[in-house]
Amino acid sequence: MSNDYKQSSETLLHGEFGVYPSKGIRYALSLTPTGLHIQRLVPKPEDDQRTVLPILDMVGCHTMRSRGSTDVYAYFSIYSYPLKKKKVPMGSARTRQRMVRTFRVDEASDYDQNQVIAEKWATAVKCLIQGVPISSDTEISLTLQPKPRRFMLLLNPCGGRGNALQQCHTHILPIITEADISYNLIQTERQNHARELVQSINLEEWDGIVVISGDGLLFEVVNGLMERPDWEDAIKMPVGVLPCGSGNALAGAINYHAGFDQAMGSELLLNCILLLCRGTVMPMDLVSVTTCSGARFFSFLSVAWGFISDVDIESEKYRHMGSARFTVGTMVRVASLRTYRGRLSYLPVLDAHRPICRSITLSPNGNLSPLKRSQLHRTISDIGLCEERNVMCKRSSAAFDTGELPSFETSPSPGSPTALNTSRFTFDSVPDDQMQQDVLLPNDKEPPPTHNHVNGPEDDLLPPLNQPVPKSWVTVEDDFVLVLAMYQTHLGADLFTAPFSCLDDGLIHLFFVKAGISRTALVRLFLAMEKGTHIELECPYLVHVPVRAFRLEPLTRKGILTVDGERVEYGPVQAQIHHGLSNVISGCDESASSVNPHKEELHLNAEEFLAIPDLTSFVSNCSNSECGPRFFGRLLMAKFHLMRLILFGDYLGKYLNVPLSCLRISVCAEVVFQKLAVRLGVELHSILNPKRSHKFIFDDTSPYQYPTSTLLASES
Ligand SMILES: Nc1ncnc2c1ncn2[C@@H]1O[C@H](COP(=O)(O)OP(=O)(O)OP(=O)(O)O)[C@@H](O)[C@H]1O
Repeated sequence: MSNDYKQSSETLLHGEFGVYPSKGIRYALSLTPTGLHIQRLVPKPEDDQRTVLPILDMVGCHTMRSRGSTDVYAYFSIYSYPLKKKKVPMGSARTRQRMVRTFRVDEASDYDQNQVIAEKWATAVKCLIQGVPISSDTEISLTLQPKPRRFMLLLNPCGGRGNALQQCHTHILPIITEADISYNLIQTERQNHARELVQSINLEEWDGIVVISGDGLLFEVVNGLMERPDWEDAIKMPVGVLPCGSGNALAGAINYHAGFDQAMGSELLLNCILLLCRGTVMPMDLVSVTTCSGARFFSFLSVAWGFISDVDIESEKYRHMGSARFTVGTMVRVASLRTYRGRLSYLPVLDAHRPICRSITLSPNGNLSPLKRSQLHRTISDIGLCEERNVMCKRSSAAFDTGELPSFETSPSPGSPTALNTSRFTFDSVPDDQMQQDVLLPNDKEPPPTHNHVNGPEDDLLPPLNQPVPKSWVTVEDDFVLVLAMYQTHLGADLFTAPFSCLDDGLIHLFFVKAGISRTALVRLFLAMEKGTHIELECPYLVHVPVRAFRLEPLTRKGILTVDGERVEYGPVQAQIHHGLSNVISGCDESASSVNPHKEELHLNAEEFLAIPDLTSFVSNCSNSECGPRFFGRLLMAKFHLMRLILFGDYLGKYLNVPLSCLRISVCAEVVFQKLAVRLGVELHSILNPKRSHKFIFDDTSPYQYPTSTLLASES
């Protein structure tokens, strides 16, 4: 039996109580780290039938006293919001419904003693909700109670369908009051109001700033905090989101991270309120984005160009439809599909020297000729292209078996890294022959004025926009349908675009779709994105590359660029990741995930795993049917990296003319360490020897650790 399991089943408190209103009923209660087990004793004892209230569904616990002065009993009420089946027009759905259970403490003959017991239970329940570690050895007293939290709530009355205030009164305020959260609720009056507000507040007065709106308002908050002279401290202020906007991407990502099923509308809102009540905070990456006029933004979600930014901005006129505005916008844009010419440069995650150096030291026969520096540079570019192409080319198992380099389609020559030689970019600097036809957008208007600020950490990976990108970067010049850089799992609450992303993985997931894709294929991609299976489609036009920095130079004269869904000035733009720069109220951390029931184990041969054509049905048919969405994301990620790894190993093997096994080690050491080991929990041997190994372990509760020394020893 695992330690985790023992801890989650450990009884922290046990007692017998009456109920309110009293109907002669008595219960035995046992509190464990994961839930309150309720067993009826009187009038009719239940044997094995216990009700369990999961801690994950609880928001708070209050103690009470009866109004009658003769009543010596004390009471405690637990507020929870479990998922229950509800009839809907087309069948049934599971929605969260409020449930209050009030228990009567009647052990002693005077109120004070009963009150002490009631407080003890309330304290323990609150500690568990908020992730304060307690065990059966903990002396539970009032001093242990988590300190009451105070949040600044910023509500945008115009976000989404414009019903944020109503949602606030019906759902948000009643629940956070039950969670003992005090708040100041401020309605924003105009654009940039939130941004200005957070620049002048006294941070010490608040435990968090929470937006009741969409991603746009949070974008203002993040940038307002970064504009403060004390930005280094200010940006550590936990921020949160209660989704009342149209897209609600960050809310979708937080919901997913917590292990909940994908949700929309008030179901998503209720999940996020629950997570806010738990209140645990985790680091979140920010991306610093510099536009052509030198304005710098801090982004937590995405940079988009082409199809996605067009739909986002052009669908503003359907705002009254809520999130359906994006579906309508997508259909309109698909009907008149545009392409954009541009130059995209990026710094792939496999960085300069380490993997290559390791491949030299790890040679089994010792006869590898040392690489010259120039080769190293060339190889780095190739690494990026190879990574990119592994998604583009149709995977062929024969190529894996024979070690043959799969044939790649060649993209138009990236040429040498690019430079524009004016300090301020204008499109006059782009040669005429690279200019596409003007794209006039129906709703074409200038983006709102931007606040220009220079605070924040240095962009050490980025040269100035008017200088060439470093040689180690990869450049693709092509016609694109869309370019999307994102760093969350979700692009909207129902768009599971980067299933393998984490809030603080230090990665920008760069996607692009090249011109030539048919309308049907594009629609298929977006439909599959709802479940995160678009990568499984292996569409040759869709490319995904994890990067740390990128530069996008549009060569089409007009278009729309968005940062976190907000329109910014059009022109060259570049960005780099800043790992864990901010803090987000996710309601879930490593300890919280230990009470998450998603823990699965699969035994698979690596080749069988790669051969699974449809991971979605595989997961739903697999014997561990409890597979949660996080598990599915991990499977996708594992498959993706395995494909990349094998292609890369084969490719590099050909290039350097060395045995593949030695290269696989070097690649694994780097890739697995950086990406898989931290996030997947995949047994490394499977990857080192795809043919011979037999075991994959996916374990949501314990991130996989594998020391480099063991890794190297295992292969030699
Ligand atoms: N009182 C207000 N009147 C008009 N606009 C406002 C007001 N308060 C905030 N805004 C602006 O509204 C814009 C949209 O808000 P927000 O992003 O929160 O909602 P949304 O666009 O519906 O959701 P999402 O970004 O998730 O799609 C933000 O850019 C914000 O600056």
